[in-house]
Amino acid sequence: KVTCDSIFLNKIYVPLTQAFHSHSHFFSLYPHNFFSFSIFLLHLFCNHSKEPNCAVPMMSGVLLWVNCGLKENAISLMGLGGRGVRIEKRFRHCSGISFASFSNAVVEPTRSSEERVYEVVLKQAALVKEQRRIVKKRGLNLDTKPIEGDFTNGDLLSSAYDRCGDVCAEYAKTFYLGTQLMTEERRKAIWAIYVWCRRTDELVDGPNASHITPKALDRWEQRLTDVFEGRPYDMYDAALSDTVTKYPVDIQPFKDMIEGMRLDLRKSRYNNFDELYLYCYYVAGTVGLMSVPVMGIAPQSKASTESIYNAALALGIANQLTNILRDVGEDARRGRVYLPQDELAKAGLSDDDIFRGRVTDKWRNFMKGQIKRARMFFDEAEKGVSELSSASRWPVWASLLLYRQILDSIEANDYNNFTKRAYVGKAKKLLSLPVAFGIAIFGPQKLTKMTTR
Ligand SMILES: CC(C)=CCC/C(C)=C/CC/C(C)=C/CC/C(C)=C/[C@@H]1[C@@H](COP(=O)(O)OP(=O)(O)O)[C@]1(C)CC/C=C(\C)CC/C=C(\C)CCC=C(C)C
Repeated sequence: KVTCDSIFLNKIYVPLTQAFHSHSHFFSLYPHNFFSFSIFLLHLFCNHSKEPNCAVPMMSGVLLWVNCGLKENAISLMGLGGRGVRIEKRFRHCSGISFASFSNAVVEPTRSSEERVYEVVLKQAALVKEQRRIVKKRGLNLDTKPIEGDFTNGDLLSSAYDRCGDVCAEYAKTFYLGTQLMTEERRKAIWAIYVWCRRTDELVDGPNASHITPKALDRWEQRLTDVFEGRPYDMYDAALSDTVTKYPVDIQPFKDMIEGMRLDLRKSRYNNFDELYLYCYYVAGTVGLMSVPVMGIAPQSKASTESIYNAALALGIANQLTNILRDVGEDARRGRVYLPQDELAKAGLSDDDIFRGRVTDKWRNFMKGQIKRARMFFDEAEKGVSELSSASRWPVWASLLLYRQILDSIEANDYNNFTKRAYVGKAKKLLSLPVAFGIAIFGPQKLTKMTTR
């Protein structure tokens, strides 16, 4: 009995309750009562069991399993994050990629990047949920009319949006084409967001990047706050300022993108995938979170808003991981290695191998694992695209198909991403547009087979 109590107290009850308290913000979202009840049952069982040593872990396993089965996200209470469990299951098959084990996560209540990002996802989803509720109540159709806001300064705003469209057409031709199917209001809003993202990225990646300091990024963030509060500094800002009054776009993903740029200034190595995941969220997952409120969710969609946001986040992460895999050589020449250091070491590789840029079998195997993981994020993203409002699906499918093909191209280059740039040829790019259109209309099952995987 003493053994049982001490095992129970030290290994299960204390860590669980600690995790429980540090995740008190989940209480409103997850089955708190059922969970507490399970713990209570477990305690009773321990006190009366004849075989406490094996009964405790066994029972706790069963109860956790039941909890997860009842509501998979209940596991968040224990410091894992609902998606963490699913993702671990799917991702542990990737070669050279390790994840914290279930028991470690229970004992160690520190939060992973995925959990931290998931909180932002929940917040964004709640905003859109509220908007959908209002739309339903008021009987508005977002495809023809934005929820509120008014072009008070019609001509000026209209030319501000046109300028955003010009920037889009200049920098992202295929994407610009893809936005043509969207309703005018949504298209303009997406352009405004695109331009803000492009300008933010240019701060650290553009011609003046060497002059950018954390202070400059602080000023950019202050300017962002002004834009959200209706005090734009220029035409592009004015378009964004207008967009954020019309759609339930939250400032957090924008701020997080700036945080990603800060990270890029001070960090050139990532110890593990958890660190890389956070970076990918900052610079690209955020784009997904910014875009969904504008693109809109199909009125007939039965999927949960959270799952659609997860898919949007996954598309951003997938795109960024692909970007990183494509640009290994280019980044190395700038002294940057985004690939997780622990996974490199596990594959018997180091920064030096990357700087030398030799394609060896070790490198090929390592890359296979990285590509596999990026594809899994694409697969996760696919699940959400069909839930978007019908007119918004085309550009998203187009972007997904195009970016995913970069991974195929890395393979076709025999994993030489040091000196050969993987790209999707013009013909394939052009073909992707009608394929994406078909998938957007008829659904993925019928048409994804037509694209190379
Ligand atoms: C339809 C669509 C793709 C909408 C997104 C529009 C938008 C606001 C794009 C902004 C992109 C941007 C300029 C981001 C700045 C940071 C950055 C450079 C990120 C990298 C993009 C590619 O950059 P780049 O143009 O330099 O690449 P090339 O070198 O030219 O290849 C990123 C890799 C990330 C971009 C992330 C996305 C496009 C995420 C898209 C996700 C959604 C639109 C959510 C869709 C919803 C569901 C439910 C799946």
